[in-house]
Amino acid sequence: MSLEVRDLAIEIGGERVVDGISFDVPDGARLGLIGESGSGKSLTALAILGLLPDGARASGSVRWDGQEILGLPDHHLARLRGNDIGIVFQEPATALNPIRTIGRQIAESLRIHERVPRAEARRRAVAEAERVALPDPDAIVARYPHQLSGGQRQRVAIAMALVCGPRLLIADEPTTALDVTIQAGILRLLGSLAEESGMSLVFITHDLAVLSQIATHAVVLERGRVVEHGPLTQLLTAPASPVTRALLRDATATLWRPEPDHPGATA
Ligand SMILES: Nc1ncnc2c1ncn2[C@@H]1O[C@H](COP(=O)(O)OP(=O)(O)OP(=O)(O)O)[C@@H](O)[C@H]1O
Repeated sequence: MSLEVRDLAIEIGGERVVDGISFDVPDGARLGLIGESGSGKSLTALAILGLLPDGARASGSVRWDGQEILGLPDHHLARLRGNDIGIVFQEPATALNPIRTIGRQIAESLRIHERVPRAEARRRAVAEAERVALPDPDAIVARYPHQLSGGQRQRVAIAMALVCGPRLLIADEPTTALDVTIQAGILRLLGSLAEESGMSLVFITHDLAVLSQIATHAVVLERGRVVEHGPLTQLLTAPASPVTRALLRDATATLWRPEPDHPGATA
């Protein structure tokens, strides 16, 4: 199932913060939306999902499997979210309910969308915890979010997003709050889950180094507009816009921080 975004514009308080964005996510594709803070990445994702904040108005077209979904009534979009399109946000702590067990939270979407009986939902929650490589899945489903590490909580959020088998996962900065080694593990996990299920991925980040580990194509945004669009290899080797060049400089600086005794170090 493909996602087609055409001329998406978003206005908040009379100001146009997203201005004519178009891109396609064909079945099985892995697309990055990248840009500096405030470039319109999150609002674009929220508009696709029908989750824009009050006072924001979207126009243009968002087609899912050929059907227009922009402006559909919320009960229709709510069915689509979770079922067809999964979502993972930056801060797992805010996605999780502190007073509900991990297992109940993973199973909740199943109980809502598929009306699965409680025992079956629990069994599938354990299986899902195992799929996202949480340690001791049988025991972890009985724990609460505060008993898990940040990386484990993000794995729970991914399990919640994937339990109904969506065809597209939108991940908005899912690794930004995590330290680098944990980040790499989550990126590997998302990559292998997408590969094994054939699910497509829209990955939002401000970090080209992160994106190069997960996406094959990217859309570069600046102040609500697309400034460059193409295969990631092209953006990394021959960036055409000043924005992409700046993102590449930042990424290179993160990847190669010279130690003082490194032969190439200047300090
Ligand atoms: N609820 C809101 N009310 C008013 N303006 C908003 C709101 N949400 C976002 N904006 C504005 O819309 C623009 C795009 O915001 P958006 O959150 O999509 O950017 P972003 O690229 O995702 O940034 P970040 O990486 O910081 O999340 C920004 O100028 C922001 O200030």
